[in-house]
Amino acid sequence: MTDNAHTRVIVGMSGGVDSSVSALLLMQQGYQVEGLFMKNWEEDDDTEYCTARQDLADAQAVCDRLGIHLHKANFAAEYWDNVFEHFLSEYRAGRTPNPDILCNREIKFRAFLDYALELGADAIATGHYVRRTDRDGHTLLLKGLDNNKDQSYFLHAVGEQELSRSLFPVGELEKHEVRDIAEQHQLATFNKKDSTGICFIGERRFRDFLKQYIPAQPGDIESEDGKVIGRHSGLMYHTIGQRQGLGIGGLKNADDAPWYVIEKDLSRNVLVVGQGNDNLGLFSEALSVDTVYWINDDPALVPDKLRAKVRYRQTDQACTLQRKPDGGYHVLFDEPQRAVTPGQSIVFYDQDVCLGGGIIEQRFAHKTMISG
Ligand SMILES: Nc1ncnc2c1ncn2[C@@H]1O[C@H](COP(=O)(O)OP(=O)(O)OP(=O)(O)O)[C@@H](O)[C@H]1O
Repeated sequence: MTDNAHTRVIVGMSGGVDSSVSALLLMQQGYQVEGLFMKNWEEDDDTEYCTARQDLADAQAVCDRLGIHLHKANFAAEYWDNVFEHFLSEYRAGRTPNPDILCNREIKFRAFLDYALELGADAIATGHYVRRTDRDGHTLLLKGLDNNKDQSYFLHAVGEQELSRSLFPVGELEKHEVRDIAEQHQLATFNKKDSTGICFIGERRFRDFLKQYIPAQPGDIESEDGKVIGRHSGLMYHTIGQRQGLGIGGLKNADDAPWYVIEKDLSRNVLVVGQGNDNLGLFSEALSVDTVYWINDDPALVPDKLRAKVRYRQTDQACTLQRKPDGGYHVLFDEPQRAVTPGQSIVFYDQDVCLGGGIIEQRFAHKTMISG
């Protein structure tokens, strides 16, 4: 308690319930607590998509209720350079990126942490559902206790040093407990809806948003045997495993099996589709990753046999790691995985310890396609 009383923590206040309760819990634990609201996207606050103004008002209301100061910072330039440019270049390359992972590494646990340290803070805190523990001189990232809310997938690219200066007060709780605590303490955000989607896109149509930045190039839709069966309005609008929105629903076969995207052929600007949810073209036995961020920066300690998620909200899958001569890895799954998507991240786990992860480069239908 005495230590906590001398520890100054700045909590990232998003105007949501998780960060509100994080601030409250830290105060109850005796820390010196302040809040910080970040603006990461420049937009006219009055557009129907932008919730920033309301979010700031909610963050302020909670800080007023708790009697703590709320700092405000604008990281829109950092966000644009270090997150958004990458997001666009990935889409241009026909891949499906996840900007939230980069936002955590570059903004929440870099720009925000640096800013907080400059303000003289000892640590930062966020409302992420993850836990942290110290073991054998290392800081480890653990899954949140609420399996349904665990956000370690999105934090796998944050380094050990940054994690060692971060607190995650709600990681030990279930979401319903967080809402109950907020209500008991009359925090205005207690019943606020969870934020969904990518912050800068908000509720607007994804296609309209992307079109402002990348010109769409219409092309053919082909079946696996190379027959042209329709037109797409741009490969960037489609992702592996996608079923809806292909506009070829009328072309069902006798079994009425729906079509799924199984490949994006960038060189020919062709979308390849196959029929049926269990179409073999949707499955991969292996994949490659060029760069893996190991949280604890010591690949020697990483077991060959571990578990991984190729998307958020997937049960961990058993796999084996093989180092490639060029420094990256091949990942071989015990069971074939559906809709492995280049540009998305694979995140590795040893039980509930999140080890790190990387961006999926290539997927392989069969393990035998991996040379070496
Ligand atoms: N604009 C922001 N300003 C300050 N901190 C933020 C902001 N956006 C997110 N954060 C921090 O990152 C955490 C996770 O953000 P995420 O977007 O996943 O929100 P969430 O899980 O809905 O949490 P919350 O209920 O607190 O909004 C938040 O709990 C908060 O600590």
